[in-house]
Amino acid sequence: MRLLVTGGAGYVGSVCATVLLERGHDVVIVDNLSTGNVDAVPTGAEFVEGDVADVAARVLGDGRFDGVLHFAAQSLVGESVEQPAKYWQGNVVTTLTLLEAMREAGTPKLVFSSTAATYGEPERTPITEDDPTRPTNPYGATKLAIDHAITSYADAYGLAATSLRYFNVAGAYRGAGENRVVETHLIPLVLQVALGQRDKISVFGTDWPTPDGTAVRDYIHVLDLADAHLLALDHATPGAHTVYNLGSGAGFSVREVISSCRRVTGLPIASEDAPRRAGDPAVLVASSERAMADLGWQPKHTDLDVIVADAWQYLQELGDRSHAARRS
Ligand SMILES: O=c1ccn([C@@H]2O[C@H](COP(=O)(O)OP(=O)(O)O[C@H]3O[C@H](CO)[C@H](O)[C@H](O)[C@H]3O)[C@@H](O)[C@H]2O)c(=O)[nH]1
Repeated sequence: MRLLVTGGAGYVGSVCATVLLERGHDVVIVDNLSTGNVDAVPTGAEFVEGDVADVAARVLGDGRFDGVLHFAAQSLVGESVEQPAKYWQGNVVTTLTLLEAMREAGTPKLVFSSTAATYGEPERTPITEDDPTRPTNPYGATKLAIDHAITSYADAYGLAATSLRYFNVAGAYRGAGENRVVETHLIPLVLQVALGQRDKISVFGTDWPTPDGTAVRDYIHVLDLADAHLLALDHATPGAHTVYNLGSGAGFSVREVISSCRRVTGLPIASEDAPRRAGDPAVLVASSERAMADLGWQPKHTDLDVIVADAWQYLQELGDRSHAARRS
């Protein structure tokens, strides 16, 4: 297939583009490098630097594409509360422009990066796709709004669409991993302590209603996520928009993640207890049964130590080239 990958210089987008190329697909990446790294663009992909909203129509009109994988987005929850305009413009308006460009060019398939944040504070666990969607921040609200727009495009214009609701993506693959200018995610932050780039990791909340009092999340290996994108492309049906939750189905607490990082690195990793972070739910665990049943998807790298080990190897290989190393 010939595929357009937006956000292909970012973490998840670059891993997925790498896997698409390995499977023999032609990949064109569009990324404005606002949060992505040009070094992350995989060899073999054609790269167009620019905003999706500005270049999608030209790129899609230039040659026939079989589909779009749309990763490009603003994705910091805290920032979305402070600067909602950046999220409504950058996520919703940009995606509406992309949908129009696809309609104009007759591009048949879309795989969209949705999120667990569309559910907000869950009523039960694990979360299924039929559970209520009540996002608690603009980031989740913009992703949900896009999901609704995609449904309309599938209904009215025959788009074959899939929204994948990621839970906590982690790990790395073949030189593609988490290397953000602004890092807020638990596993890379803990590993930055191991690398001496930070003094300690703060544990946000120790009084949650969980077995050890720290928040529980469902960590999914980025390679398993990439698999789901390929399966979604294969199974997409014209006129249908299907939503799938993607997680490993097991929850790990913040303390369990830190323990895993200590085991994998063999280093002590200092931590301190800290207050809860605003807007964090206590527990977020996915039911991915629909993806397993419909797509035949099966997460293969569910061992937390394997996920952490892959992230650790990536950060060690990156060494001085990481944003965190340049800062420290
Ligand atoms: O320094 C830190 C960083 C995080 N945490 C905790 O670790 C857990 C995981 O936090 P992350 O920031 O790694 O991930 P989130 O669950 O907050 O975020 C996930 O869900 C978000 C929406 O809710 C976004 O989609 C985001 O991209 C995705 O990784 C949370 O309980 C958080 O409070 C800490 O204790 N200390």
